[in-house]
Formats: sequence, structure tokens, C-alpha cells
Amino acid sequence: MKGITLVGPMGAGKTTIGRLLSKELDFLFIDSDREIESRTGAAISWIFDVEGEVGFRDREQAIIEDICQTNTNGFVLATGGGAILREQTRRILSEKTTVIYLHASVEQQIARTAKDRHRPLLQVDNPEKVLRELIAIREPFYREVAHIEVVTDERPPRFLIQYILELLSL
Ligand SMILES: Nc1ncnc2c1ncn2[C@@H]1O[C@H](COP(=O)(O)OP(=O)(O)O)[C@@H](O)[C@H]1O
Ligand SMILES: O=C(O)C1=C[C@@H](OP(=O)(O)O)[C@@H](O)[C@H](O)C1
Ligand SMILES: [Mg+2]
Repeated sequence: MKGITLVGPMGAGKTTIGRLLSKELDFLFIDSDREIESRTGAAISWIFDVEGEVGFRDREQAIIEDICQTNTNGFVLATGGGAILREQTRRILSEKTTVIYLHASVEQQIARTAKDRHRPLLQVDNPEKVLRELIAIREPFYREVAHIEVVTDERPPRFLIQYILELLSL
């Protein structure tokens, strides 16, 4: 069974849905942000501060490649919202895994990320503006890399898991 990757913007629910989906399937769960933090021994915000976004993307690309090459059994990979920016990452994800694009409106992204201070790109005066700019750039990449698109809307995680399992015929 191929690994399953979740892509989509910040607050789409990749980490939440990914963890629940992996439990349902009895698959290994990997969150690329947590993997970067544990391998680096530093928080994402620290990496952004010290190495800049380019340094973070280099680490993200290398770790995602490694995860896709080394895990032969089923796994669920929750990526960070910008992982799809690198062409090489998109290629490896869509070749080696089944990629699901979790779609969320900017309004929902704001509601789901407002209280969290751990996303460096959103620690600005106007996070809504940033989210709108990012989705305009990234949406074509989410669509390009994904095999399946799931609109999260107001649907609770439990519902989305069942829906994804049906789509995957699992
Ligand atoms: N379908 C959903 N319905 C309601 N809340 C959700 C849903 N998906 C995620 N959340 C909540 O939104 C927040 C951000 O989710 P998270 O999984 O961290 O998103 P991502 O990893 O895509 O940035 C969390 O507090 C999570 O509980
Ligand atoms: O969209 C982005 O560029 C980012 C999304 C974050 O992950 P989530 O999408 O899980 O919040 C994390 O990788 C980092 O803060 C950068
Ligand atoms: Mg996440």
C-alpha cells in the first residue's frame, strides 16, 4: 500500500486529519514539521528566524524525500503548507504516495489558526492578507500534486476521515 500524503494551506487540518487517518488505518503517522523539529533539535520558528525560509525549505525538502524513500510500509504524511513549493518535492510526493489536497476557505484557516503562535508566517498584523497571497500562489501547486481534493468546509474531522476512506476504497 502506497503512503498517503496530505497537502493544503495552514489550518486545512493536515496534522489533525493525518493523525486520525493513520490511527484508523493502523499506519505510521509522520508530520513533516515535527520531523524537522526533532531532527534539527529546534522549533520551526527558530529555524525561520536563524536560517530564513530558504533554510527551512531545504530541510523540509530533504526530510520529505527521505520519508518517501525509506518508508515502504503504509504511512500517512502530513506536510507543512509550503512543502509543495519545490518542484522536486511535488514530483516525489505524487510519484511515491497518494496525495490528498485538503481545501479550506481563508475564513476557516483564520478561525483555525488564530490562537496558535507557532506558525511564523502568520505572526503579522494582517494574517488574512498573508493567507490570501499564499493561496493565490500555492493553489495551482496543490492541484498539480494532488490525486484527490477534499473540501473540509464545516465538516468535522471524524466525518472527513470516513469520507477519505471511502474515496480511497479502504
Ligand atoms: N475539519 C475540522 N473542523 C474543525 N476544526 C478543525 C478541522 N480540522 C482541523 N481543525 C482544527 O484546526 C486547527 C489547525 O489544524 P491543523 O491540523 O494543525 O492544520 P494544518 O496542519 O493543516 O495547519 C487545530 O486546532 C484543529 O483542531
Ligand atoms: O504554509 C507554510 O509555509 C507553513 C506551514 C506550517 O505547517 P502547517 O501547514 O501544518 O501549519 C509550517 O510548515 C511552517 O510554519 C510554514
Ligand atoms: Mg500541520
